[in-house]
Amino acid sequence: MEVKVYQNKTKVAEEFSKYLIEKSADEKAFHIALSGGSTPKIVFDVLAEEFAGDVNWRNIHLYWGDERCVAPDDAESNYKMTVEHLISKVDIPEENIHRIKGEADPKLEAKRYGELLEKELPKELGLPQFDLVILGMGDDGHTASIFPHEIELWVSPDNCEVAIHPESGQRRVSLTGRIINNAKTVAFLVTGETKAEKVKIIIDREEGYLIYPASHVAPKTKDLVWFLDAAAAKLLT
Ligand SMILES: O=C1O[C@H](COP(=O)(O)O)[C@@H](O)[C@H](O)[C@H]1O
Repeated sequence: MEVKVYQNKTKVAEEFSKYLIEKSADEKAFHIALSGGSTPKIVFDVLAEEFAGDVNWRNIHLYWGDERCVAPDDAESNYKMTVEHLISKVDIPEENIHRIKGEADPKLEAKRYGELLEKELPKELGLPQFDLVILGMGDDGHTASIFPHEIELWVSPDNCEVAIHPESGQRRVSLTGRIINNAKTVAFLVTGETKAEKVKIIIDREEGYLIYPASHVAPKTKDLVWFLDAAAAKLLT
């Protein structure tokens, strides 16, 4: 595991953009699972506004690590956020965008998206393999939409599951551990002081760390990078 700490969110966004450009440079098709949440928003802005010319968008295929079960124009939609902050600003072919349909029946959509991954992604060890999975981490240690109260979904035998937000009860469709940990590379983008406590417990493997879904992220390739700002990293030793 590599832990990269930067001064602030903007610096995280700039350095992650350069990292993405380097990773995707040689590939024919480069398959990325995107995250929702607060940090990707600024990362997408910086990527689209400062680095768009350095990315070969024809080779980039966008998928999502999780989606809220809402319409694609709902303020809660991860897809809508990505359209506003990234997709609408860059020249990416429409056929390279593979969204989770938040408006569909959740169970059927989890099944459909799992099958789509089987069809579209190259396979490694018999499972679909992303080139890069981008993850956020909630203040409660959740990642994608696998929350601590449903940690069993992490080890699901399926590619996607329907999860339930612990407070709002909102349903989500989420990738599961077998797909996330089969990726070539996994990058966490985590910023802000509210994340500091869980960042420390998970990275330093402190007592009880396994109750947090983010602690189960361990790609078989061992290529795991945490991009943190100083606030999120402030308790790390
Ligand atoms: O609900 C979600 O939250 C996490 C973390 O988001 P943040 O706003 O606390 O950074 C995110 O990774 C996930 O995609 C999203 O649906």
